[in-house]
Amino acid sequence: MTGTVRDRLARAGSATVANMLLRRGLRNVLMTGVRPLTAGQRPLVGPAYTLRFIPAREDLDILSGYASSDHLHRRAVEECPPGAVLVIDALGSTAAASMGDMMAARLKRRGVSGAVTDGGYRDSAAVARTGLPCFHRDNAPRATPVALHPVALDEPVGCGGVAVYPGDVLLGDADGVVVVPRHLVAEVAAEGADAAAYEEFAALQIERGRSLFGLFPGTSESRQEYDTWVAAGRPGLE
Ligand SMILES: O=C([O-])CC(=O)C(=O)O
Ligand SMILES: [Mg+2]
Repeated sequence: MTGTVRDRLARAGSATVANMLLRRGLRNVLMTGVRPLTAGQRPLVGPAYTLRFIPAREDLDILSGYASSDHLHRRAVEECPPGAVLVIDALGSTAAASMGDMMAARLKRRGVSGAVTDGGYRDSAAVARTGLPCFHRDNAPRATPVALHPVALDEPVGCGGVAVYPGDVLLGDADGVVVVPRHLVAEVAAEGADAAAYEEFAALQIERGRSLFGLFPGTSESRQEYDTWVAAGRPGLE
């Protein structure tokens, strides 16, 4: 994924990107109940690398298992590619942690873009201090093996009620997390950035007292006005 595509998606924002997908008939693309760990954290963009949990079982899920180098929860952190987003299918459960601050620090150090779970994090204040953009449902301080058992890496998962295939691109911001099918990423990013730029023009017009009708959604006339405004150097915009 190019830097331009990343920038365009971040500029468009998750809600606008979801609209671009809606135009193509895709309705279920925004995760439900998954929000930024910290208000004001920077947007998260990157291709998905997935980890899937199932419910834990007492005879299999013991803390000492974590010392093993083939433990899938640890391998997810060591094998998620730099630039990717670790997407964790935690069955929507905050009964135990999807990740803690040591794991977050390691992801950050490895150049991973961020983490998304439909469960929650433990050590959440310290996870936030790592600076890794993270999204979850709520704090989940209990040790992972209490409720969650890792079963798969880099396979299709569900997260926040949305299908995530490895390589789909995630965009997370203040509104939440949207999943963009990989084959649509470039065109949706371009269209989304254009929609965001038009909205900057429309916002200025609204501030000046103009009605939404004939402005938002745009018409061929208002698009012409927008083009003129762009050609004039976008006056009124800081
Ligand atoms: O040990 C774990 O699995 C989670 C944890 O507390 C950390 O990463 O700090
Ligand atoms: Mg910890």
